[in-house]
Amino acid sequence: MRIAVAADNAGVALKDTLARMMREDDRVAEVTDFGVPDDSDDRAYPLLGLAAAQAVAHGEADRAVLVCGTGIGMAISANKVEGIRATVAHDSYSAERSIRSNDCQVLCLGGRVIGPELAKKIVDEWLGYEFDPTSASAEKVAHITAFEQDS
Ligand SMILES: O=C[C@H](O)[C@H](O)COP(=O)(O)O
Repeated sequence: MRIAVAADNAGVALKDTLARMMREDDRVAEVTDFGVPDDSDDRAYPLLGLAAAQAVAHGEADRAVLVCGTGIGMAISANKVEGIRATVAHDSYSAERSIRSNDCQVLCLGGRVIGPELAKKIVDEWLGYEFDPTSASAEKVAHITAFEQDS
């Protein structure tokens, strides 16, 4: 799996922690870091999150992990990219269902909300989930795609 990561300066420490963890994970073939490189870079979260979400939409990455202060701004931004389904999830069950129910490709976390150990556990679990396109959830997600394509 190829993962894009991005963060603003409120999320960079957690982004780097998660990127390090994923680079050591056999399930992850590649981690592409869209920045910011450190907390002296004060670019706004959409500038980083949109680039990472576009990489997923264009097939250059399979999923993305985006971090800002709350995860909310990253999720709003990523969801503006056609074809992207992004969520904030700070608990195990929501992270699981974001894949299994919603086929989300983008997980957003808040560096000011969640501690690194819980975030690592959630991302580790999240990497293990796959969406089943033959499941009953697929036709529900298809309504979102159809709306997007008709709009
Ligand atoms: O959702 C936005 C993020 O939490 C961001 O890191 C902080 O945004 P703010 O500086 O506008 O509060």
